[in-house]
Amino acid sequence: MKNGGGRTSRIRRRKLFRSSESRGVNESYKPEFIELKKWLKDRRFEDATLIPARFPGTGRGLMSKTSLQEGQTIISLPESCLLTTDTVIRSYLGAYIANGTSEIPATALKLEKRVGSKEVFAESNLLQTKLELRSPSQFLRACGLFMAFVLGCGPGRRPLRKEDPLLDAFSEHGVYSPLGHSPSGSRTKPSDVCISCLFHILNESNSSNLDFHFKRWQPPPSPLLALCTFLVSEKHAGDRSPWKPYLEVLPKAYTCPVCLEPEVVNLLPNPLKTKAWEQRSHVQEFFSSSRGFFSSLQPLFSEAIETIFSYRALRWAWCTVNTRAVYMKRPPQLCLSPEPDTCALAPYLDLLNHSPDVQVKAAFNEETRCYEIRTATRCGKHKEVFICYGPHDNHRLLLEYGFVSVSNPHACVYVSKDILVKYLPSTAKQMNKKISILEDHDFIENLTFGWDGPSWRLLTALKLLCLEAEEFMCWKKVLLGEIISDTNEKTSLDVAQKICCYFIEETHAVLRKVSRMKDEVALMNQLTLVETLRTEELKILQASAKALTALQTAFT
Ligand SMILES: C[S@@+](CC[C@H](N)C(=O)[O-])C[C@H]1O[C@@H](n2cnc3c(N)ncnc32)[C@H](O)[C@@H]1O
Repeated sequence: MKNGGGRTSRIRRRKLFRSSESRGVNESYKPEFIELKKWLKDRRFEDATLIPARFPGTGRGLMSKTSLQEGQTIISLPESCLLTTDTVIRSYLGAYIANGTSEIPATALKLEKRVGSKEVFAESNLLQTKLELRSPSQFLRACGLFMAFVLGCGPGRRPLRKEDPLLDAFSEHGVYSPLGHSPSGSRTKPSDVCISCLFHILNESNSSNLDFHFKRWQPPPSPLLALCTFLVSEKHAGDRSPWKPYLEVLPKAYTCPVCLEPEVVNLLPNPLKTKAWEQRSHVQEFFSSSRGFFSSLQPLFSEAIETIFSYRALRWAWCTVNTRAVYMKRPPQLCLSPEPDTCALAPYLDLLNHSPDVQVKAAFNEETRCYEIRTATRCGKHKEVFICYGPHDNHRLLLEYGFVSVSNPHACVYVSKDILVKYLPSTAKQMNKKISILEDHDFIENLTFGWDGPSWRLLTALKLLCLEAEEFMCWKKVLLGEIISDTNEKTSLDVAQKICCYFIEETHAVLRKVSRMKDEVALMNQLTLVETLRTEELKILQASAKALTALQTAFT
């Protein structure tokens, strides 16, 4: 048939529509991705499997160039591309964090000692051996740290000029100077440049007045603070940052609850609302407790430190790490606080979106020294490639990643203690005792409605709360899942249905409010997020109400 009016062509059209909907729009031509690819190539990563693309349901993600088979490695990112606490400690920030135990700061310590005596600089060619530096690049890093001290700590500090050849030399060896540089095309050997520049500094300033003391901050920063500080500082460096191609593809704003406007947070379901406020206080506290450390970094910057390390900047960095870092356990570093060091930023790999329906294996391979992701789920050519961030419900996804997954099998609606009690029959007895039994046996949290109806935990809690006075001694049996009486079964189902109806009404009311606010307030993204969450919850509640009606009919 040619005209396309029949059943077969309707099906064909639906299929075509579906496939064009799930097919992403290639974004690899965009300048930011071209730059990122170059940057990755310089770090020995080239990808023949995936390309950046934009998808209708999930936004920006990665698309397969060919079909992917179970067990196939979809990405293998070399260690040199990863941003970890090692990156931070090896950078110009290292001197402000390290306590002399790690390699480079230890080298710098030796530098520090000898600089005071001048003796070392008398024999420039001896410098490298005297300081036991193993390679020119290590030497340059030490010089980088030295520069930071000179520029930051000494009364005789000498500002670096932009065309200073030392800066080229640093940059050539991957040492980033916070003052930045413009390539001058110098052909001098980096180590010569370094040595002569150190001489120069010493000659120009009165070295005996120089105060080369480390300005290490106590207590030591946490691994998270180290990563966030580096992100903020590099972002501030703009064009001068060697991480620029990565920073350019990072989101400018996030939708984690800490970034939501208060009127939007208030539209979230109750238990999530509480966690959202807790997240805000946590990040505010993270900021206030880090301000001392930030001010210790002032010598590295010409602008006032508060303007660089503002609350907004730290919140952006916190969200970047929280929503994008991969899990990579690293040995504790003595110069950082003892919190687990488990986050690594993995450029490009972090463009992979989440799906609860796929299975992947992801880990750092000690042999290949690459962070590898292997898929256990096939993926068609030109389809979005997903990984699974974990079996998270929508509250957790929103809290930690700032999005909601549609038709998420792990999604549920939480029932709090207050709501449980509110809908119990007014004749219910021994309520305080029953509640404390539930609390003692960990049956007061995680009571939910899901796609299949009320959870076993919710029904068990309700059955215990609905026990008649003469049944009360059977409470242990209830917790073990035994049926006590038809009355008890029926009453608890009735209460579950009432709670479910209450939630359905409440959700409808919030959805109406969101729709009104969408007309009035310029918070479209944030309101759409709440709308998606509430719409998913409505679907769950309607499915639960149906399941409950079926169960109730067994007792009528
Ligand atoms: C690791 S990044 C993935 C790449 C990201 N989409 C991007 O454009 O940079 C994680 C973030 O992607 C978004 N995301 C991941 N999976 C998603 C999904 N299934 N639907 C919508 N957004 C998703 C969320 O904003 C999340 O915080």
